[in-house]
Amino acid sequence: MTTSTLEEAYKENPLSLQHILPIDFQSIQEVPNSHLWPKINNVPTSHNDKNPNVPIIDLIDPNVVELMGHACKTWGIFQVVNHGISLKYFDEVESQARRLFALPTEQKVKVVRSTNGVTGYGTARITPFFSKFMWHEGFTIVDSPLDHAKELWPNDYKKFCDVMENYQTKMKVLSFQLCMFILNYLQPSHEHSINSFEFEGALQLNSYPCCPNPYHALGLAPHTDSLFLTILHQTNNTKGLQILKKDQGWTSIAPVSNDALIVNVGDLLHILSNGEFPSVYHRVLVDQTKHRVSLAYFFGPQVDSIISPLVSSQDNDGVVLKYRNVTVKEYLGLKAKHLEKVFSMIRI
Ligand SMILES: C=C1C[C@]23C[C@@]1(O)CC[C@H]2[C@@]12CCC[C@@](C)(C(=O)O1)[C@H]2[C@@H]3C(=O)O
Ligand SMILES: O=C(O)CCC(=O)C(=O)O
Ligand SMILES: [Fe+2]
Repeated sequence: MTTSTLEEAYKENPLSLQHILPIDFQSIQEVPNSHLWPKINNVPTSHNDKNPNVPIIDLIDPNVVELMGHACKTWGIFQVVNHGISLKYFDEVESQARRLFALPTEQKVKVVRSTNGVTGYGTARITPFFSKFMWHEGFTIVDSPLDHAKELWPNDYKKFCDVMENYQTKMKVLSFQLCMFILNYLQPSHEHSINSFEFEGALQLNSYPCCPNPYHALGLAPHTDSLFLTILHQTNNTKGLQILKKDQGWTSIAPVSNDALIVNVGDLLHILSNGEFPSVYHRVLVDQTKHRVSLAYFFGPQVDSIISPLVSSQDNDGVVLKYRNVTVKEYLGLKAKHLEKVFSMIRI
């Protein structure tokens, strides 16, 4: 079994098994009370809602640093095109993810996440903070999913592992490139270069089964992602992601094309930017007839790294630091206990 340092960050904050095990979506005919939210103030995703003007950034644009910095500042989310990753990789991961989620519940629970772990099958970590459960099941991978894949498909696990490992390698390279652009924007003088950090990542396969009552269910409840950034792939015909936009409320984000990737700022980048880049609140709606699968890659500094707001030495006198120094491990531990209240706990 691969143990990762991310695992260590959550060790002291175990969840109860009751909060980790998703219900058996395959046998369910109507939304049980445990999953019934007050009316979601929105139309289901199959309706024709508009895409807001989330910036679309071409990675080969000569002004990419400026464009990305501006997008992080004003939106906390953007889409990237021309990232160089061929469509076939997304299709492969999606089809392996669907293969996993289509397994009978008795099989999937064989690889359920441990109560103090990160990898494996289960609900979202934020589950205990809400009085209702989400219409969602996930599978989290850090590096190799070999042990879990062998458990699920004793004679046919190789394809799943190859596809997931290959995708993480591609995502790591892209994440590193995005971080480089972002850090260049924050500190053009390179006082803190990307080389100041060791990075790690986690791949989350998200499944949102068809839901008999999408007006009263939520795929993922409102949250911010914790690490530096998240790269999300959602298929073109099944949108569901919404962001909370000041003055506009919940707004849907549909991909501009099948190979566009959504990138959002996470909490650690919010802290690093001294609050200049917002870690955007988002949630996921579900659909009555479409089983949606999304692929989220979370990327951030290794858990022992210290995150402190970056202000360049020229600005140092005039800029008020908003957050104290915090290690990634301490931050994730605090968030596991207090969710969004964590910001007030590290604010200076
Ligand atoms: C690296 C991670 C980010 C994540 C917690 C995790 O250890 C693995 C699962 C991730 C996820 C996916 C769904 C939403 C989210 C908020 C959650 O509950 O689990 C994120 C976590 C996060 O960004 O904090
Ligand atoms: O499925 C989506 O569109 C979003 C997933 C997400 O927010 C997450 O995995 O953190
Ligand atoms: Fe998220």
